[in-house]
Amino acid sequence: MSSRQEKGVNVQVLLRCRPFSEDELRSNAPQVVTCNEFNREVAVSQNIAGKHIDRVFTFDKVFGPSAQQKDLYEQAVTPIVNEVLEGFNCTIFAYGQTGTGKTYTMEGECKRSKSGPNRELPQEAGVIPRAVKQIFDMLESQNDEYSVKVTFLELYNEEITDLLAPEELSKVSLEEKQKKQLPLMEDGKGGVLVRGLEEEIVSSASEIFTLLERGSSKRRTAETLLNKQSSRSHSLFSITIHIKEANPEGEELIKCGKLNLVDLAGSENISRSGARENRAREAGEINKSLLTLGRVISALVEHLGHIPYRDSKLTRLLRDSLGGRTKTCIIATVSPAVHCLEETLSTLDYAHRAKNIRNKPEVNQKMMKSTLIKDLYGEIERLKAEVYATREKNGVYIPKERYYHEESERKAMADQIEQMGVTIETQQKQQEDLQSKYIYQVQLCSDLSNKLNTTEKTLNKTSRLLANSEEEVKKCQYTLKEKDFIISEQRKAENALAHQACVLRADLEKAHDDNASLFLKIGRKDKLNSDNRTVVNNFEVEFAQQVGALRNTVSLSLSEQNEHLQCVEKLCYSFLGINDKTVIDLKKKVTALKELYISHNEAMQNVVRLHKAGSDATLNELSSIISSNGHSIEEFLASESVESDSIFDDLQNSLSTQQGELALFARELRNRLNLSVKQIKDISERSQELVDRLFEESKKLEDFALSADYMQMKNIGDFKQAYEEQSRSDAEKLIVDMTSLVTDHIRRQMDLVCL
Ligand SMILES: Nc1ncnc2c1ncn2[C@@H]1O[C@H](COP(=O)(O)OP(=O)(O)OP(=O)(O)O)[C@@H](O)[C@H]1O
Repeated sequence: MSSRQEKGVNVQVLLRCRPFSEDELRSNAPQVVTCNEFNREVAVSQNIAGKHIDRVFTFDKVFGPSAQQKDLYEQAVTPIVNEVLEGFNCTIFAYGQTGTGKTYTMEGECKRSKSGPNRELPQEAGVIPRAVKQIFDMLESQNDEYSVKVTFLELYNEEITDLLAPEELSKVSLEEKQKKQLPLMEDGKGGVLVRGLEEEIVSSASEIFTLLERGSSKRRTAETLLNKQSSRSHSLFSITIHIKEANPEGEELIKCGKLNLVDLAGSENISRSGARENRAREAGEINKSLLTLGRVISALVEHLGHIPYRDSKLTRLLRDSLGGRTKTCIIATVSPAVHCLEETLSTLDYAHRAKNIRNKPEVNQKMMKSTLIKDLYGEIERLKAEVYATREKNGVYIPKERYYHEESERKAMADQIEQMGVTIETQQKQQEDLQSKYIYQVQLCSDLSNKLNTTEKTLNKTSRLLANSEEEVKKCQYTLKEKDFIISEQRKAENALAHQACVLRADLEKAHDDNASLFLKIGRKDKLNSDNRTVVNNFEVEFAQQVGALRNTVSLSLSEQNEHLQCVEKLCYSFLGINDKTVIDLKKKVTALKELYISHNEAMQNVVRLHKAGSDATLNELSSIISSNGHSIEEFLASESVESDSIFDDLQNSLSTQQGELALFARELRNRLNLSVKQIKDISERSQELVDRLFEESKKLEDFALSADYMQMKNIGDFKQAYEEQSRSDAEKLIVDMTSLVTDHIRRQMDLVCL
């Protein structure tokens, strides 16, 4: 198998643009599609509401409006039919909007009445009749035995109808016969088969034309606003060819090839097509099949894990043609008119996308004639058994619901198996990835160990070089050490000299520092003496000021005290006056109170007497009580008067004692004042004496400070003179020492140099 086949072959996509229809020509519809057959390009350009659309698509082949059926067939389909005859399975789809020429391209005009002399096909004949003709022409031209069988089915609302089923002369109505649905089943080899689909064995092209005419007339069509003859169903015409061959060993082999020719339903938008009410479901189903086809194409292009083949019958039927072992060709049909622009762009996008699907075409295995005969016998036996079971009714009969239920269960299981297959595939891929990663890691490890070995070798070499270098360094160091010894001796002598000089310098610096500190001390003492002098002067002045202030304060306090005493005396006299006056007032009040009391008493007695006289007659029994009361009142009044008299006497006594005490206090106060005046006089006299004494003392201190100052100055002068003499002799001695040291050093150096 070639590498191209291993990688897969892309689906071939052709584009055909039909010419303007009569209606479009009448309405003068603008052209928006231009085909460049040479460059295989289709350009779409149009200005819509100020927006300019300008797109170019490239396909495997492009056929413009002028392209004839013959051109398309010869350029695109002839090679495919040849491959079918070689034993490949091939599929050709027609995809496009309603009225763009799908049926025209696939079927065309293939009525036998229109065929020319020598069984020539009419000019309008499409892919199917031309393919049939080519196949028979080829087969007939060869001497090999062959058999050709065809099937023709229609997929409408997800229901399969056999377009080649014979017209039975039964009582069943034509409509019912047409509605007879065929189930789609798994064939057990990964494919699907339509159970009960009529396989017509044909021996000539004209037979096929008859069948095609019969089938086409059965195709359901529904009238839409866009196209009066629009096909709303998908049709699948299949030709299977078996050719007998003999191999070099003389064995008879059967070569098998299959060609699927699919005319898809219109891809247009349902709302635009005007489909309504009872036809909505119909339109919906058509779209569902086409949508699934689109999803399958997307999944194949994007290499997704799961391809939703099972979501519609159309994709189940075409499974092998999309991503399988079949060679596939898509003929996309478009209209050049502006009113189809939207759909044209959608078809172009769709077809362009489909270009990326990759199939892995494989030639069908040639079968031994005996095997094929065996298979056919087996098939005949199976069919016989079915016929017998139907006739005798001794087969397995199950209710329709159960059959559908079991069918759906089986479908689900098949889906699961498919999913598992996908999972296994992905896991295998993962395993392969891991394997390759593992191999890569092993390779990496061996590379690293190699590198490590070479690095170790280099390291050993380097360490040997290092040892040699170290020995050389040691030798060099030994010769250097000898030189270093001489230099160190010289350095030692220099250091000793420098040390001596440093010591001398330090001594000199110390002596200089001592001198400076001595001068500082003398300066400080001078300053202290002058400070002391100013302090004594200040003290004298301050002391005199303070004594003066004290004297003033004492005299001021004396006068103040005198004033105060006078005030106190005055206060005492005024207090005594006030007190006397109060006593007199009190006496007056007490007398008035006494008089008031006596008058009250008399008034009371009078009232009592009046009451007594007034109530004598009525209150005889109370007279004794009143008399006793009067007696007790009299007693009370008597006791009260005695008590008030005693209070008055007490008050008078206390006033007289207070008067005496105040006089005593005033006397004592005067005595004390006299005493304090005397004491203050003594203090002032004593402080005057102290001040005089302090004056004398300060004078003495001043004299002493002057004499001490003189003495210190004299001592400093003497010390300065002695110190100067001493330092001069020290310096001379030091210079002599230094000179001898320098001479010694020079002599020692000279000795060393001589050595
Ligand atoms: N290339 C062509 N040259 C001349 N006439 C064409 C061409 N293509 C299509 N026509 C004409 O356009 C009309 C519509 O074509 P056709 O019925 O094949 O469209 P369709 O795509 O099959 O529509 P539907 O999806 O409804 O089946 C027909 O009358 C057909 O003869």
